[in-house]
Amino acid sequence: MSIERQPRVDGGHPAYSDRVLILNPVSGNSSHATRARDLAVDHGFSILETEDEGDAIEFAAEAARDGATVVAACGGDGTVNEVVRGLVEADALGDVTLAVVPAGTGNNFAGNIGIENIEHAFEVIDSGESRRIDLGVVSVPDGPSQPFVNSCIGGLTAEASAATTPDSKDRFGVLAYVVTTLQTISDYDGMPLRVETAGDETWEGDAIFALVGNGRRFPVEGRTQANMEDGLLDVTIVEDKPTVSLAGEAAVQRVFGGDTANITRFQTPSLSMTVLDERVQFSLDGEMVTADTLVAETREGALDIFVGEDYEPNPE
Ligand SMILES: Nc1ncnc2c1ncn2[C@@H]1O[C@H](COP(=O)(O)OP(=O)(O)OP(=O)(O)O)[C@@H](O)[C@H]1O
Repeated sequence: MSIERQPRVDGGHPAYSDRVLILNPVSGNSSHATRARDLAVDHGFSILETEDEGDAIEFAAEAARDGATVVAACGGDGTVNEVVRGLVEADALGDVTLAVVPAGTGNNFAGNIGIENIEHAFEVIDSGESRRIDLGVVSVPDGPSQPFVNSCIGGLTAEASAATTPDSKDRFGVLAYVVTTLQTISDYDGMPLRVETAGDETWEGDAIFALVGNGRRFPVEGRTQANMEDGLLDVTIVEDKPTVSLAGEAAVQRVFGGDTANITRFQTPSLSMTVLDERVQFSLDGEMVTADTLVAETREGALDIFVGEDYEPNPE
């Protein structure tokens, strides 16, 4: 890995800045890279640019091991997720403050922590306002644990993930996969699912989707930000799909609103989900994982992160 060495704004020229920006130059519509680079240099950041999947994991781990105290993720939720994975791998969550510089298509997580845009992200870093928020962690049998900051959504189909367009991601964020799944499944009765919570509650039935939020929740309208400091996951299980095929907003409205009898919502610090007889796709902050069983839990207050003025520790 080569690190682009930048002079510091304070005039010093250390071999390596303790502020590192990990830049995904192709996230979103790719229009952000030059602006993000310029602002990063102005704010004394070293810059590492990703070229492929997994680079941000490696870069974040190495930056933390080299003593970085601020690591900024510039990209969409997927880039943020990879950077957090790197910090976890380097066992550096207590030593590094994460900054989110939003440059993805949806940027839902950035919005949930009060970061409006690239410029605002650097203002927030300057202000120094950080909080310790919960980190979601998922483990699957025989696989490594994987963190998620925003959401873990189960019940998606491979066809739907392939068919989801940037335009749809722009409009619906991570729910774009939900919308495309609804549009591409015709005679699907749902997945036979068993969910067990930390409090030994069990939910069993056919579900279309199971949505687990750490940074976000899944209301029909209004604020999507969850309480990220309560040590709890916000779980929404959707049992039925609309019987008629609906597009876009109408599908989201029908699935999450209207007849709420088909929706089960609860909060829990941890849960296990088992899909009987089949493997399904789970999106972890938009990155796909295929599994038939997984455990999701929160690590309360594990992630130190810069937050904007609009971040509400205890949202409605
Ligand atoms: N230089 C690169 N060229 C191609 N793909 C890249 C590059 N760097 C990172 N990636 C890929 O980009 C993905 C992350 O994209 P990210 O989620 O940040 O942006 P997005 O999909 O545009 O936004 P959003 O998540 O908001 O929809 C990673 O899975 C990684 O594989």
